Amino acid sequence: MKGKDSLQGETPSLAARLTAIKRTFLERLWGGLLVIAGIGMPLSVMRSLGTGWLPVYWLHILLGACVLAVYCWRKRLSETTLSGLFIGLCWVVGVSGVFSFGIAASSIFWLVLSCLIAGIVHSVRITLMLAFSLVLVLSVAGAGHVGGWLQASINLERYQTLPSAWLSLIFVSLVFVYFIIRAVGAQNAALLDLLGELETQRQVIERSATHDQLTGLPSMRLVEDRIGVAMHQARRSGGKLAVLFVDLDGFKAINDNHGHPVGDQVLREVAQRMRGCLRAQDTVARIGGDEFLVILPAMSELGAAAKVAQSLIAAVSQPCPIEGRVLQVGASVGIAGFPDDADSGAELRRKADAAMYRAKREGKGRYRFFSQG
Ligand SMILES: Nc1nc2c(ncn2[C@@H]2O[C@H](COP(=O)(O)OP(=O)(O)OP(=O)(O)O)[C@@H](O)[C@H]2O)c(=O)[nH]1
Repeated sequence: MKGKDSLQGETPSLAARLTAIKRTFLERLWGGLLVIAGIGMPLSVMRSLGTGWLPVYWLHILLGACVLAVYCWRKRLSETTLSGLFIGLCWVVGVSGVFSFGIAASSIFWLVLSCLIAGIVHSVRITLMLAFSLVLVLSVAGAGHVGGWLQASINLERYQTLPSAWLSLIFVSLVFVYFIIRAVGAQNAALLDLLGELETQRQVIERSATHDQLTGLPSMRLVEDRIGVAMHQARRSGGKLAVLFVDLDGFKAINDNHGHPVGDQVLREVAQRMRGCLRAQDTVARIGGDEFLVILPAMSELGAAAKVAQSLIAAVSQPCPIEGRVLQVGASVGIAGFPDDADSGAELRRKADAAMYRAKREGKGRYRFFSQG
């Protein structure tokens, strides 16, 4: 059975994208650990020259080998395993350091780091649990060192003057800060990309809800809004609004003789020509197969709509050169006005439609005003 992602085509789901972002983040952190292990292990051996060989150095070597193994297998491990192993490793280093060296243990920062990573990759609940465990470990180790039943396993004074101990600390801090900055930076950049894509998709969806996909013209949904706004303006200014119902003549024959794709090209061409006949504040919308609605707001008199209808008919009737053929359609136009003929958008459309049918009946390729008779 196909997975959910493959069913949705080539675009991965949002959850899959977020998982991929987390994975990149964790892989970068493991990359940092690998560098630390690769250079930190020789530094541990160098430290043993000053402190004598301590069990904790065996641990470092063992952890180094684990880091290498996880890094090599990282592509096969899930995000949860990668983060779980990372947090586990931080705790082994941190707890062993705190119990071995007490307050002098620089490895405390691994414990703090584990909380930080859990906060980025997991939930607040897991982060709080780790933070609580951190306080518990420090309390037990503190009580042990203060109470004397835990002893630092080395001569701390000697240890703190060891150049290799300080070199390790400086090196680990530098490498980790670098890799964390890179990992967080990559995560932020990926999230920003994702947000940008979501915004673009939102705009596309919003546009396809209000615009016709074939011609790019406003669709019926936007028409209702535009007529409403134009009527409101006309009421306030005492002006008029004209609605023109345009239906193409002879369009079916284009589809029948040349095919639907050619018909689509004719519709696109016609839409462009109509847009070219109008003022900026006018609207032309595609409301059906070969039906368009033109809204002319802020008219001083309805008669002026006749001129627009004439220029629309003339523009539409010009021959269309498409794919080496010269095709031709015509247009019939019905006109209704506000407030003369109707006082609602639906009524205006209905009456402009009725006037258009009269234009068709009376021979096509002409315009008619709505009249009661
Ligand atoms: N190419 C194409 N054709 C469409 C689309 N939507 C509807 N149509 C076709 O448009 C035609 C409209 O039919 P009519 O209005 O009866 O065609 P007509 O030849 O203009 O008829 P009159 O209006 O009487 O002149 C039908 O054949 C529909 O299949 C579309 O998106 N693309």
